[in-house]
Amino acid sequence: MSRASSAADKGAAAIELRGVSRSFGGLKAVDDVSLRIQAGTRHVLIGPNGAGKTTLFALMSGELSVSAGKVSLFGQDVTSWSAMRRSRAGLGRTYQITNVFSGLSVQENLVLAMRGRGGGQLNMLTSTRPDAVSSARIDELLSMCGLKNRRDVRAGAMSYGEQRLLELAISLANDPRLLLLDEPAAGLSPAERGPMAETIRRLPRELTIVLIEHDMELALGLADRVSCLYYGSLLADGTPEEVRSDEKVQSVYFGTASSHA
Ligand SMILES: Nc1ncnc2c1ncn2[C@@H]1O[C@H](COP(=O)(O)OP(=O)(O)OP(=O)(O)O)[C@@H](O)[C@H]1O
Repeated sequence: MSRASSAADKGAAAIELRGVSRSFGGLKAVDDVSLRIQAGTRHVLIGPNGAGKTTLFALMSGELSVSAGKVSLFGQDVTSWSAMRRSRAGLGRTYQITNVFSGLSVQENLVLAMRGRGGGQLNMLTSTRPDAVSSARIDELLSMCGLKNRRDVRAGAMSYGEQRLLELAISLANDPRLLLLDEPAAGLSPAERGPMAETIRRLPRELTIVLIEHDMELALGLADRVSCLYYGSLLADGTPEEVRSDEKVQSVYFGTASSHA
């Protein structure tokens, strides 16, 4: 039995959505979704463009409020909590678009990430030199994300693939317990996808990861569990094998016309 499944057997949920909906005007972007993501698992969200994946992430992280339903984080009802409060409770996330300070070095980006989310105000005028503790943590993060020799390089001078890895390192800077990764391989060349997938695969198993990914091979290769969204609703939820072979998923996502959703 894998460590992930033994964690799952304990039944502790990292995040749980109960009957969650979100409307934009007349459009139900997320429609009555209930989803329980067990602590220690790697859970991938798939679904066609516009299915509601990013909106669901924003409802988990607190960047958007729910129109209906409840969100719990590590057993606590956080439905009314701000994104900052959820972040302090251990939720980290990345975005589809790279979000690094391109004029700053890798180290400076990480120092700001640690300060910004450590409870203090993010202040660009304060020193971006790390103290000894932060310096050791930066070593760890760089090693974890395959950027060991890039510490003093300006972020904007690195390849796009390395910038995405830096973004991952930034999201890990404050030791999240639950990490939401929004298409970490988006825009990467086939040669850059491998290192990204490998880096995610090697992240500590106790870190719960929810991942949105369009690259099926990468997604299903990383996943313990998969959920497929379609027009805001949960179409299927299960192991990669179960979801891959689900007729409804094949019909709407993989493009076979063998069945209707
Ligand atoms: N702020 C917003 N205002 C209005 N409509 C929105 C807003 N955000 C998302 N939507 C709509 O909600 C639906 C779901 O969008 P969402 O971005 O969550 O889908 P997605 O599955 O992440 O898509 P993609 O794979 O293309 O990123 C879409 O129809 C989108 O146009």
